[in-house]
Amino acid sequence: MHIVTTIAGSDSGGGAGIQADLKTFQELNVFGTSVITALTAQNTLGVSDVLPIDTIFIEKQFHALLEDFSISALKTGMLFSSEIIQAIANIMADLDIPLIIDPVMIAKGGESLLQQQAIEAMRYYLLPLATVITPNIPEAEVLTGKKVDDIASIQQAAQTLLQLGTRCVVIKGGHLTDENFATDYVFFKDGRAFSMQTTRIATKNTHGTGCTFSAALAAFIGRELPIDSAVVEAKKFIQLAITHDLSIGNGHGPTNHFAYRKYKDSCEVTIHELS
Ligand SMILES: Nc1ncnc2c1ncn2[C@@H]1O[C@H](COP(=O)(O)OP(=O)(O)O)[C@@H](O)[C@H]1O
Ligand SMILES: Cc1ncc(COP(=O)(O)O)c(N)n1
Repeated sequence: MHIVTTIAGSDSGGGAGIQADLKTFQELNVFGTSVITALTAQNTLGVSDVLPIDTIFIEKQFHALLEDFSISALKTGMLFSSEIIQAIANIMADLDIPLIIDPVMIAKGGESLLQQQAIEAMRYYLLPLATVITPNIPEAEVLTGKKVDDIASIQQAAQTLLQLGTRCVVIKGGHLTDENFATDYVFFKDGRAFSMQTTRIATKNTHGTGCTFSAALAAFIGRELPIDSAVVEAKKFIQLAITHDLSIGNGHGPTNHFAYRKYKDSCEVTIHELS
């Protein structure tokens, strides 16, 4: 049994954060464990409050896992402050475990999940330790300081992020304006690059899409799939979760974490090699 860990914030509404990650891990047959960095009072309508966890207690959670388990992959989500990022990075620096970093910054409702001062800490302490980084378009813009809105700027942003030391960057295209397709762009340190395209689903129920995608990626990498196969399989997981969305709550509803289990053979992802 592969053990995978999420280091992230709790979403009381169950669609994003720790809850989305653990549901995804369970669906993908890995044993999910967690280090909770912050609590959010949240539902599909938004985040009403955030309570960061004391860094000493975050370290205790992480050490408790490392003391007892052999972890196959780790992912990070909401990290909130530079103190939390530094505490996680200090422990991570001594580990040799694949690390997937979803550089969560802003909730779908617009509330901040990462303090402004923490962006530099993320860039300098944590991103260099990553195996894969999965920014959405606004996160890629913040991390590179440049506008990202077409293939040339996506390629440029990916190169900037690869230079920080990570093996792979996935720039997620959920925020692009293409009405027909949802396209994510995958770049490797060795120069290989491809896009992954699926049909864009017209729905407001996209709460937790980034968390779910990166959790699926961590699960597949934890199961020892090569990174290129793992990103495609994670894309299938999120596509099916969005396609078969659940009608829960009155705002941006959660995705359907059960869908991949039922429909996994029916999902097409179109791959285009990028030169
Ligand atoms: N309406 C949609 N239809 C299909 N896939 C989508 C849709 N919105 C987002 N995605 C996919 O969900 C994943 C998360 O993307 P994105 O929304 O960009 O990230 P985040 O949740 O971090 O903002 C990506 O694989 C993206 O292509
Ligand atoms: C605790 C927590 N973590 C992350 C997100 C981001 O969600 P999304 O995956 O939709 O960007 C969230 N809303 N809450």
